[in-house]
Amino acid sequence: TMAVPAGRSVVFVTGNAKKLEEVIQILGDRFPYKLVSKKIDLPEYQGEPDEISIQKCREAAKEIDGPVIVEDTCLCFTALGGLPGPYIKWFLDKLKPEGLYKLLTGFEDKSAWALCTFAFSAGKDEPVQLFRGKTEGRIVEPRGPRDFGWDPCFQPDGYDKTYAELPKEVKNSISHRFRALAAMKHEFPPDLLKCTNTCSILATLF
Ligand SMILES: O=c1nc[nH]c2c1ncn2[C@H]1C[C@H](O)[C@@H](COP(=O)(O)OP(=O)(O)OP(=O)(O)O)O1
Ligand SMILES: [Mg+2]
Repeated sequence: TMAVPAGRSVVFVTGNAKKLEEVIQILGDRFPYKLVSKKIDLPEYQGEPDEISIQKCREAAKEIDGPVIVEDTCLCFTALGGLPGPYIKWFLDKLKPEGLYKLLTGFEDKSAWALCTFAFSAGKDEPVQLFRGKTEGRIVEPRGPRDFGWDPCFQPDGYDKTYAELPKEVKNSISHRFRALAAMKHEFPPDLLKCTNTCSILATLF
């Protein structure tokens, strides 16, 4: 179980304001630590998702010198052996959602999964704990608002709408991010709460 020093906050380090927005929406006031966000563009590491998240978390803990949470998101295409995976940021940047869909031209299998990995460390030199969430779906021709990444081209299984078309509450109840956060919240049991700022979330973008 993780030890967060009494009265301390956990810093969520991300350069992505939309991620932060969803994390706050999903956690609501149920997360028992004061969550402070800090906008730092951490390096985009290479490798397997777990390794990337561990490295990212170590770097964040070094910069913050205190308890940190980071998150890394992959979008994996079955037909491509799991790629783009952790490299989705660059694929999205260059190809846009249309190009991601076109990448699968010639493949019958459009199935894909979104994988979210949260990494927590109580401080630099402390171990890193990982919490993963996965949502399966398929890559479709983009539909819906364009305000968050590859949402327009990912349609979760069991829905006829893309992440972008679904109401925010619905995405946030089935998403890779929701599932990973559910796993993480589980590890912060209420009886261990020593934080004075219980049930308050303060999100400050520096
Ligand atoms: O739910 C999502 N729905 C649609 N798109 C998403 C989602 N979640 C992340 N994304 C995008 C952002 C970035 O283009 C890539 C993940 O890369 P990733 O390194 O994890 O994110 P990032 O660099 O934007 O923020 P951070 O500073 O937390 O690393 O997929
Ligand atoms: Mg990143």
